[in-house]
Amino acid sequence: MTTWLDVPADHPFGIDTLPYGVFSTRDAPQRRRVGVRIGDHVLDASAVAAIGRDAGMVGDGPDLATVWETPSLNSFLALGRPAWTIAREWLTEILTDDVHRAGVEPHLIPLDRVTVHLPIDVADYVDFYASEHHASNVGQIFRPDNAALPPNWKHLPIGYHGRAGTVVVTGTDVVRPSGQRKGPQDPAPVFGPSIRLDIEAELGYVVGGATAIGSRVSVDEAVDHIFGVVILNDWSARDIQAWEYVPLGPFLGKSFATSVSAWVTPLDALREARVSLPGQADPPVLPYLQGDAFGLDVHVEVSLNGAVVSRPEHAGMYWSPAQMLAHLTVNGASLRDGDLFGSGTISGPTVGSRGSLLELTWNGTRPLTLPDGSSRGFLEDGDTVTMTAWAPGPGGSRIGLGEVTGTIRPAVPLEA
Ligand SMILES: O=C(O)/C=C/C(=O)CC(=O)CC(=O)O
Ligand SMILES: [Ca+2]
Ligand SMILES: [Mg+2]
Repeated sequence: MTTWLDVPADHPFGIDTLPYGVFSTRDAPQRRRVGVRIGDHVLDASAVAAIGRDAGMVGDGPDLATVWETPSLNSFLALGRPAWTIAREWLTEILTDDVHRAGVEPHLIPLDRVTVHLPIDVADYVDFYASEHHASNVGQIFRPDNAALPPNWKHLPIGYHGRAGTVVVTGTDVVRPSGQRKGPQDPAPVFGPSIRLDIEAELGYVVGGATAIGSRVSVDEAVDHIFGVVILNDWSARDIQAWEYVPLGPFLGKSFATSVSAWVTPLDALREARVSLPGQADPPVLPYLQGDAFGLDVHVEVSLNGAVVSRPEHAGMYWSPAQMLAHLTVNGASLRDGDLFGSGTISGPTVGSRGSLLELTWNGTRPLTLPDGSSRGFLEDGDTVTMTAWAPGPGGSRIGLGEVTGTIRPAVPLEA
């Protein structure tokens, strides 16, 4: 497929990607609306949809001009899978068929003239734990006297409910959290800025097609509710986490910020990236977790202050996003438009594919040396972490997932 736009064939935001986001421009900073990224431009989606509507070209389909003239993707997410498919086919047509060029071209805005915003109004946020390598690394580090994997790990995708209100868009600074910590040798907990501030490289799945409380979404139905994918950094304060989270799980150690990329890549753009899971034969999973549980071949790259420190491979994840959604709803919990669930830290079998500093530096005992000669166990104030990702597309093309970046700012003192 080729577009009439001048986009190089190897561009990560070519015609096969077409991700959605929310943007504004300098002349109308309050007017946040849905945009579609193509090359180094953002298509003002509602403005273009309005042309079709006003010219009587859009029949009985949803009024996308109205749905896209809103400050989040949530109204669009509410429409569900059939409308998502129609919208993507229509966007593809107007960007490939030359007859639409004159109408569409005025609504392409150069990327450097837009500000991107959080693409979804996050409803509920859940984070899973789906990488066997990550779970067994962290088990060895935090629970050296136990088996590396907890006994339930291969029977269900473990997760925890996180804090939806602190999900922030790429480019947002992250203030170092403060809290309680207590090392094994400390007689009592102390309060202060975290000294083990970490990252977690993940994918985030964006949910639409809300469901009623008391209903379930099966593994096979999950694709009707998984709209698309973002890159997600689950910032984690390991010292706060280690002291607080037994027995109820992560709380303040992870609730201060979770960063996501600006562009939501539709699941439809990741068809060529579908892969089989590494395998769940031993033990077999319960029937409600069986079905079309595909994995996704997404390649992630993590940089610290510009130096690549890890290349996690999402294809190695043990649990699939469809299984996570089936598990999330098997007790009758409803889905809301704008729900977000994280894959869990993506770590592979090699040191260079681990998705957290906790693992990369083995809890700070094997610090990383950066090109400037400095070393890191965990993050320092001023550090910038950037995660990028891509997946294979049709005909050898690359589907870019963009980036999520954030810089650490100093902790806020307790006394003002
Ligand atoms: O195993 C532990 O004690 C802790 C694990 C995590 O902190 C990871 C978590 O947030 C889930 C994940 O990202 O895989
Ligand atoms: Ca996590
Ligand atoms: Mg978090």
